[in-house]
Amino acid sequence: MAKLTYIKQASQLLCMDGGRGPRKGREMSRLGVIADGSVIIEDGVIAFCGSDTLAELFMGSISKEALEKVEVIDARGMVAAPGLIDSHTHAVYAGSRENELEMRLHGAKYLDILKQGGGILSTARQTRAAAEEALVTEAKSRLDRYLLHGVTTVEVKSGYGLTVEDELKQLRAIRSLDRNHHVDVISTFMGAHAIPPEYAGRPDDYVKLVIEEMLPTVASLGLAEFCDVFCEQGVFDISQTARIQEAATALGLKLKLHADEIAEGFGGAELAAALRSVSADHLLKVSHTGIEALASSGTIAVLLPGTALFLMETPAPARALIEAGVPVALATDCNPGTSPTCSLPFVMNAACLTMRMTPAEVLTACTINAAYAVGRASSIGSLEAGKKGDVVLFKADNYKQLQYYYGMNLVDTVIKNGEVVVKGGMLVG
Ligand SMILES: N=CN[C@@H](CCC(=O)O)C(=O)O
Ligand SMILES: [Zn+2]
Repeated sequence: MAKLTYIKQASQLLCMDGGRGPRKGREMSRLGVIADGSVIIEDGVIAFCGSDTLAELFMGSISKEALEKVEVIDARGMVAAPGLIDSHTHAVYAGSRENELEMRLHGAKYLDILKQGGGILSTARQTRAAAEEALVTEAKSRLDRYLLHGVTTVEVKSGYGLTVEDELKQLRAIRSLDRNHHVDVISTFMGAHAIPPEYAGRPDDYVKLVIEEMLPTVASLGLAEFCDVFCEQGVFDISQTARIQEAATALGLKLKLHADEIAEGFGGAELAAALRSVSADHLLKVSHTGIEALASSGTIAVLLPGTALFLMETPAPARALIEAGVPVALATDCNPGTSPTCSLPFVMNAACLTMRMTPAEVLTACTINAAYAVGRASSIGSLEAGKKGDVVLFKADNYKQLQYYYGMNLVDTVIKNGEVVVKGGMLVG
């Protein structure tokens, strides 16, 4: 007998309808709002999404036996949206770096801290020293926080191991989280996150290790779906990045790129576009030609306004990107150095207040466009029959309130694959 979950009469149901590729320009404002909307989930998969009048008819067509198994969720006074998707994180790591916040408040620069062996290298030391189980345990509590903030799918990168064994350890931890937590976890290999100290002064040797040992091992074990590189002045240059990404493509991995975060005119966006990367991320310093290249390649700009805020930098030019026709997604960048948060709703607030994205654009950026950014648009990111039964209910009269009440968590209920996992703002079970 099928298990039915009937989410009934949300004050606004945001369907987001998928199809046709990531949303650009004005399409980013199309939410498919239905007043008094309902969703019916059958065995974890959406069977119906639409007005409650039609939902009642749908229920009328179901046999009496099946109806005894229905769980009804009263969504009156709530906004229902697809489970949120965090499309860029480094959520598996050990330790914390609050000391660096203090250093930066006194004027130290992020890349200078890295050059002196801090930053990513400090987290790499702590992650190398941690047992795989400890990494999983710490990250599990981060995934719990994600659920409490309405997030049902998270992309996670490696890149704090920086040896073959330690990168594999991080990737195995990511896989274990996907298998053992309600949140779906998508894995990205990012061995090229920093040059480890044992390769100081000979970055090309490290690039060789990434290309000749790390990538083939990761691909043969099926431990990652994407490959990402920190393409930045003093980290991996354009030619090193291109070599790594070409090798990853040849092994069947899809691409993401940390592009144009810190140095002006570095050309990361242009490279991401040329390599047909699924996404180019950060883009604080993207140039006009970079924006044009992204628009013509269809590469998704994954913007991280929480990171810009935490680094006290001017955020990415979201308006220029949207106006040029680049599809935009938003993500937390959850990591111990530049964005220690699991609150995607806070990042959504920051996108409005610091980059002037509208509430509708922000919702598109964390649902259907984020689904495209993680290669999952056929199964998540919108409320449509056949997609996963991942739904979040916010305590709000309308979707604009989600960005109006900033810094507050309005998530009331989270349904993952048709199962209630957060109720009244608390984890279930
Ligand atoms: N910029 C590079 N990587 C991360 C930061 C990682 C860290 O500082 O630990 C980012 O996306 O912000
Ligand atoms: Zn990142």
